[in-house]
Amino acid sequence: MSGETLDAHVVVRRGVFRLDAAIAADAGEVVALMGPSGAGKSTLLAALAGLVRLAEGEIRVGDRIVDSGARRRMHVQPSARRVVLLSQDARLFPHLTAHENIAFGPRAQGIVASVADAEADEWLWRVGLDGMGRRRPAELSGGQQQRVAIARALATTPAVLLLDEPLTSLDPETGDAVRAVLQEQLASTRTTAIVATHDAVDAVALAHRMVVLEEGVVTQEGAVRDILSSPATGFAAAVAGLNRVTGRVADGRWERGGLSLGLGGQDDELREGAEAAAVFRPGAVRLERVDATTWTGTLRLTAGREAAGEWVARVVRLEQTPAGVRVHTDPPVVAVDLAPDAALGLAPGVPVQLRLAETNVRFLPVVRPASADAPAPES
Ligand SMILES: Nc1ncnc2c1ncn2[C@@H]1O[C@H](COP(=O)(O)OP(=O)(O)OP(=O)(O)O)[C@@H](O)[C@H]1O
Repeated sequence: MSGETLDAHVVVRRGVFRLDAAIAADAGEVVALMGPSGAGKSTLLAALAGLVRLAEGEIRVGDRIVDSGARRRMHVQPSARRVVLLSQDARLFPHLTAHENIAFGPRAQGIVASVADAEADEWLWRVGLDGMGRRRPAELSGGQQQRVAIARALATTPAVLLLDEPLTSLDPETGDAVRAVLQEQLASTRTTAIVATHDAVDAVALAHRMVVLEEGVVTQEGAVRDILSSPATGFAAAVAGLNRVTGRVADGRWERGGLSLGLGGQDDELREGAEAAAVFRPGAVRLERVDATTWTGTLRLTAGREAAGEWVARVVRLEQTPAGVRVHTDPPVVAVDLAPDAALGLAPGVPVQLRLAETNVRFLPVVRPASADAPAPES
């Protein structure tokens, strides 16, 4: 078993929304597709599956063109593409047993019943449902149903498997178990797959590469680890759990308002006067309440009065996290992780002094997406 290559440029219009995205995967490669809500992930997957017509562009699976916006007659029906879309909900045939659901695809492909039955048995075992083949979907938990759906999809040996947030509807523990099954089975079958997800954990566990989609255009793509350590947009930084503040390089330093940081020898790619993003962990920022006697009531970055790597901001909101408290501050928008005790006395509106050592910061050039319609990377 092995998947095929995917090479697609998809242009789709849905009302005022326009998707214009290229996505490719090598045979057997798993690509994570991440983007904020409404970015066009589901639309892209639906177009790849043949459920939405292209306005422009082309979709190639292996050496076959299965869709072409220019030549409208080229639209291979979804059932004939060998591109299988697995959605958030398992959507099993309710009247069939788990075994029958899995055997359905191979049977429909003309495989003789005894062989299809044996394959379904093997798939039940592979996804950890040995002995549950006679149950109907209503007699299975959500996680078990999703395991059947994964087996049903893979049993058809798809050229490309598209997964639209396959773990979102599951509780964290069940999601972890199903993610492990998916990881194992995608790898052992060498299935080409595109996995749309909101969760960086899915991307790291399942995918080799990542494509970031924002407002219908690709804003970054590359190895998953590279994107998570060098996010090109505010969204990608948020996915990675990092702060990303855009500023400018001036006199060999990075500056944003009154906040100034040395580049710490990272100036190779950064031109004088160019826009650059400072990327740092919420845990790397030191935070203290501002002494009321020095607080004028006017919040501004006090250029010249603050030392390098220091700035004054207000608390915007506090968020409880498993490890403590995440304090959101502005301006600029920066999250700070504190131990629970350190957050005592903080509340929205309270002025705070923040400190950041330049050794804890990565400076990245700000790259504007090629498309004129592309969203600007946020601060
Ligand atoms: N059938 C439709 N008709 C018109 N507009 C649509 C239709 N389906 C989706 N859209 C619009 O297309 C855009 C992209 O939606 P899509 O569901 O692809 O985003 P998404 O990235 O998958 O979001 P989410 O993560 O919330 O599922 C949105 O602005 C949405 O409102």
